[in-house]
Amino acid sequence: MSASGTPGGMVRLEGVERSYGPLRAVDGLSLTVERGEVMALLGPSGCGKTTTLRLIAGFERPDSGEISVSGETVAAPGRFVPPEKRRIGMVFQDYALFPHVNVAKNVAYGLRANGKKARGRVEEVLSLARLDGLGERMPHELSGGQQQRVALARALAPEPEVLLLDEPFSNLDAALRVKVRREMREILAEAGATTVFVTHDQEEALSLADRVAVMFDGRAAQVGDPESLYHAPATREVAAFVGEANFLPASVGEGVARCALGEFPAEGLAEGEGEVMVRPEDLSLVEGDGGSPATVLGREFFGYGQFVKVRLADGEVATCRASGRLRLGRGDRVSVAVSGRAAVFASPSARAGSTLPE
Ligand SMILES: Nc1ncnc2c1ncn2[C@@H]1O[C@H](COP(=O)(O)OP(=O)(O)OP(=O)(O)O)[C@@H](O)[C@H]1O
Repeated sequence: MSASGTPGGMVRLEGVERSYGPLRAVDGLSLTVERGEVMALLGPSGCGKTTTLRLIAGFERPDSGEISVSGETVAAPGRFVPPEKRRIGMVFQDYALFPHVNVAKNVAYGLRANGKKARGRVEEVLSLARLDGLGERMPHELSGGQQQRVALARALAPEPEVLLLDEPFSNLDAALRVKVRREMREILAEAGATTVFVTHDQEEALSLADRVAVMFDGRAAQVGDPESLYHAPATREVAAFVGEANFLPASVGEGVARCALGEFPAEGLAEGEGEVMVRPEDLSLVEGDGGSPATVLGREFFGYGQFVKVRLADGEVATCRASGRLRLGRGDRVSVAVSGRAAVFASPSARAGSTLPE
């Protein structure tokens, strides 16, 4: 990686737009990725994540706006640096390995150094990607996780300034994903690579990225570290997309929001209808009368915990996360209290949101 300073970020998008016919796939996107940072682009299908990655790589040209990589403008009105000149490594969703050459040759592809130096770098990067001793294997002789690491090693071999990963775990089964995710995190940290990866899986984004950009309709709705996105979502849409959430109807007035679980500060919100958002793990089932009365509707047990669905006094349904040891059945009377954070959002017509501290 280059040691030069990069004021303004390692990757910078400023008001970038890209349309396909009448469809605005990327709609005025501004985003900065710092050196060495792992940034996730998270959002539902069709929100423009892959198009953003392709714009950074140079496989697409923006209709307007500017993109810079390591301080150099690579796309702007009247300027376009082609992909091979951007010092960017890309790992495609299907890995795109060359099937007829072995792992070492796959990794050596793209290295412009002389044979000896290239061999040294191939070994170095195979070791970085936990592929020691597998250089002679053919791609079809590898597991899915190993194939992914070959693609990663190939992208890292020429020491790119920036690494781009498109849905890096989508080809792996659920059991393998968590393991591969951990390995990937370690490899990226060791490589010190500035990384942008695309995913529609919130758990993947929160667990792997230093910061996450949540995208809807070609725009970044919120960019932040995983904790603040999860606990202090800027909008209802972000709250709903980034994890499980209860939304309870509330009436807002005099700086508070009143819902079936009590009153919550709602400074700055206009009087009228609103919603209180509480994550299931911030709702506790408490003994006696310590909370609001509720009736158990059902539960979903997953070993180390369970989701308990309850009906509150006003008829609203909420989900609480409880210890897996708690034995509850349908119809049981319980008491529910907010034990963590809550956020209050205005009704969709008013749209401004306010997030409350713990
Ligand atoms: N080459 C193209 N021609 C026409 N429309 C396109 C093209 N590429 C993307 N689109 C459209 O642009 C929008 C954004 O696509 P994009 O692939 O960036 O979304 P995404 O967030 O990556 O979605 P997914 O998670 O499904 O891959 C979609 O509506 C898509 O159909």
